[in-house]
Amino acid sequence: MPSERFKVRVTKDHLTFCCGHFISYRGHQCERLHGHNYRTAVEVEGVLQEDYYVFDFIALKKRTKEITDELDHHMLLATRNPVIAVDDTPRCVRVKYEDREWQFPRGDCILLPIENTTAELLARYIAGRLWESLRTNENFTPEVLRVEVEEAPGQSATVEWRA
Ligand SMILES: Nc1nc2c(c(=O)[nH]1)N=C([C@H](O)[C@H](O)COP(=O)(O)OP(=O)(O)OP(=O)(O)O)CN2
Repeated sequence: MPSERFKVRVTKDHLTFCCGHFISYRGHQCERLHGHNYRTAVEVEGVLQEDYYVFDFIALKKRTKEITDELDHHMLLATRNPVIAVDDTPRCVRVKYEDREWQFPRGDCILLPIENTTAELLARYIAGRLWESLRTNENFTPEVLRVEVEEAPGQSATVEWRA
């Protein structure tokens, strides 16, 4: 009997997050502020469980949506960027790149412990949060977890985590 593996995948219109962002690129340049309707797709691989599924779609959507909802309708800021400085204060977040400065209400921002708000690092951030959520809330560790973040139709980045 050949060995078999199963994969489940969820991607839904409600697993989206609409956010402002800008990234640095080529080491020292910085985009203008703009936004995306990001869309997330999640895959898990493994063996069939006693209910004959790898993992319940419903729980996978719920745990993913908890994370994408946190991000939705916020300005995403990377706190570890080497050229974009982020000063977090109780009322506002001040952001500086060379002679350009932005100021946002604190509640409008999500500060992420990443180097840049690229689709790649947003996918890695979501994967880390989801891995932990599945472990603690669902007692489930996938053999493989893939998170894809689509910035716009036709351009996306995917990260893969293995147990
Ligand atoms: N590998 C990656 N490349 C780029 C990323 C990224 O996250 N990962 N991000 C950007 C920018 O943030 C930018 O928002 C995308 O730029 P662009 O492709 O020009 O966006 P458009 O939607 O305007 O694309 P069109 O195809 O021209 O409509 C850049 N690169």
